[in-house]
Amino acid sequence: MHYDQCFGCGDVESGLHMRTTVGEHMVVHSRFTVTEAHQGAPGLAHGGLLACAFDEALGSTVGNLLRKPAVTGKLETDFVRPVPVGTTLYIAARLDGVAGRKIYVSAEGRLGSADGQVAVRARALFVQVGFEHFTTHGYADALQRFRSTTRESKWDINP
Ligand SMILES: CCCCCCCCCCCCCC(=O)SCCNC(=O)CCNC(=O)[C@H](O)C(C)(C)COP(=O)(O)OP(=O)(O)OC[C@H]1O[C@@H](n2cnc3c(N)ncnc32)[C@H](O)[C@@H]1OP(=O)(O)O
Repeated sequence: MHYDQCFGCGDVESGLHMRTTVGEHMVVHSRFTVTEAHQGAPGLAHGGLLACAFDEALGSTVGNLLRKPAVTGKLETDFVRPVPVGTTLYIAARLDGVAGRKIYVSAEGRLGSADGQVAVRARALFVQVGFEHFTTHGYADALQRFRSTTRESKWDINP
């Protein structure tokens, strides 16, 4: 699922421009390159931006593996090492379990390569929602734009 106005995966200039692929053993891989626009301390990534990147990577994991709309209910991050500007974070995420509408996912992000040092770990609870979540709380123009631009529109709405 791709929405061009999404801060995480969309094409907005200030966004994170993340792309995701599903790899072996249903591990979902994302990359996030830290730019000067993502700084907190001088030369280092802002923790909130890193949390955002993990929210995106984990949300994409839910979307890619379950094909159901869901939103983040809870997101926990462990910042293990600083992430310098210019670094690409290699994020590997997994689906840990599903209990009713609750979806548990986790991920780790490594510095510079898929086997680099772990810099961030995250766990999240996503909650499956119906499309009325977006029609009730979003706004019409954005939903119309989503419908007209999304690259993938096949969702399992009422399984
Ligand atoms: C047009 C469509 C487009 C589709 C595109 C999709 C793209 C997606 C893009 C993604 C972009 C990236 C991602 C983003 O950025 S998503 C954006 C950030 N997230 C949000 O805005 C979510 C806001 N929250 C809500 O809308 C509601 O609170 C939700 C929907 C989450 C739950 O309210 P709802 O009334 O529906 O359900 P419920 O309250 O009965 O809870 C259900 C179960 O869940 C458990 N629980 C809930 N919260 C927590 C918690 N914090 N810790 C622990 N547990 C929690 C709860 O105990 C219960 O468990 P149980 O009692 O059953 O055991």
